[in-house]
Amino acid sequence: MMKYKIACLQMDIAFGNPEQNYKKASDLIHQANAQNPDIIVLPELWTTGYDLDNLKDTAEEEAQEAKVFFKDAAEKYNSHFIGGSVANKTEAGIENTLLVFDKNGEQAGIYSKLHLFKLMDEHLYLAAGKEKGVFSLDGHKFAGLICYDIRFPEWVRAHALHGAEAMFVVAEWPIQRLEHWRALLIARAIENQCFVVACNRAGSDPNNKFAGHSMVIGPWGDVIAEGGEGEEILLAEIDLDEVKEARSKIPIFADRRPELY
Ligand SMILES: O=C(O)CCC(=O)C(=O)O
Repeated sequence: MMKYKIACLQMDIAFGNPEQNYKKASDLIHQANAQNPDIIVLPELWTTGYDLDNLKDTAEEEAQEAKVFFKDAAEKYNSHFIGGSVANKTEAGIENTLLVFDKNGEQAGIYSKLHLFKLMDEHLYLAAGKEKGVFSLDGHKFAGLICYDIRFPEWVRAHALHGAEAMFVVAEWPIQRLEHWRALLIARAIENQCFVVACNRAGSDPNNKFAGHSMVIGPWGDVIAEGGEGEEILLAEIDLDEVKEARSKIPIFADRRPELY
């Protein structure tokens, strides 16, 4: 049996102002800690927002500052962190990189967004990742996905086939497409018979208003918790045993016919 209490930090993000965002994240983590969460999740590009023009200055060399921040927070609060994503300067260019730290302060995973979102000019500023976002916590396999990734069922499936029991999605999803966000997340949970924990940002930037509506969805597609539009900490409890149960009742993984697809 493995139950997790999850806190999604559905934060507003100050445009191109890492200092302010680090302070906000620290405050929200401190607040969330009062509920003793096992896992704390942050949204996409939470240090900078989509201030792509200035990323060459605000992106962190190998995500160093964020790594130290999450190591310290994990140790201090004894929680696992799905650390949203940050602008990460690598040899390949600036990547949109999700960091996972376990509650001992060890880095447990790293994933750079693989599908860049042209509608928000990502391809003009960012380098795409090349690896899956699979990681393990407490002997369980999980996946990290970033925003636009949820439009690619085959990408999410690849993580389920790798054994992921919950998909953590970090996002800056605009409000115009809120219904896509909800439907896609619920569909990804049903078709992969897994939990989906999706943390979106709140607020707006000069180009977009964002949807909030962070969601925690069970393997039957049941919405366990859903945020509103504004800044909030969304709390939910998940029980990984439900994944086994759903997968044994309707054995889609055994019934697949990949040789014919
Ligand atoms: O796919 C969408 O509609 C939104 C995706 C997005 O905002 C992103 O990947 O940053």
